[in-house]
Amino acid sequence: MSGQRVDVKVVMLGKEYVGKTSLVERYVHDRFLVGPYQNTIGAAFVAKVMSVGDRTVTLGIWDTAGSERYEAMSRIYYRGAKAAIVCYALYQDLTDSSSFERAKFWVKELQNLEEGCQIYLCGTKSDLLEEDRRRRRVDFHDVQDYADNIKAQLFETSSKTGQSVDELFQKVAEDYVSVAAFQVMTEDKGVDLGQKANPYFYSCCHH
Ligand SMILES: Nc1nc2c(ncn2[C@@H]2O[C@H](COP(=O)(O)OP(=O)(O)OP(=O)(O)O)[C@@H](O)[C@H]2O)c(=O)[nH]1
Repeated sequence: MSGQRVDVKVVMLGKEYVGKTSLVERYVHDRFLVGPYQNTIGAAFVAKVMSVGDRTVTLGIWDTAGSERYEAMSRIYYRGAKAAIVCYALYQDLTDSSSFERAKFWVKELQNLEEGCQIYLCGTKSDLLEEDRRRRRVDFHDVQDYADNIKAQLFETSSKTGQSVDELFQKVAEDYVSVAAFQVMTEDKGVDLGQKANPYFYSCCHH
């Protein structure tokens, strides 16, 4: 990886124990580590090269520590990120309680401070719901409404089974390629970038 350019800075955010490191492990190494939980200290970085059509895209993923002790540090890591994967646990036990509230906290921060950062909401540990659907604490439709409001994409993943993990990171890379193509198009044709807010311009770069 040395000397290779990172195209997309991606930051993982969310309360401790929601499964950020496990998502990255599943995506980058296709494995799920069992054993005692080890909280991330500070942050960890990993790069992954992937394909979108005939393009190669390098994601540079910052896995931040969820503990509130490291909150100030997480702010350093999301600076300049083009994508944020904001995680909350679908299945809430005592340790996971309020992870959705914490996700909303990060969303607010990003909205206020990182305008150019696309947000991906990620409900984690979906395999645990398979075992007992009554344990779902965050209603899918409520989160979908919230995601629509903040113009975020919503994924429900399991790092244990791999469910939707590749799809999540693939979407991050695809969106990057679409936005980059849109920028080239507008620069070439002299389109007013102020029109970016127009939904037509937004959707036309997704096809
Ligand atoms: N069943 C199940 N357990 C999971 C899943 N993802 C993570 N876990 C477990 O949840 C615990 C926390 O996972 P981590 O990935 O370390 O969580 P984190 O968000 O990186 O935690 P911090 O580093 O403290 O911020 C670990 O014991 C994992 O094995 C999942 O998809 N399914």
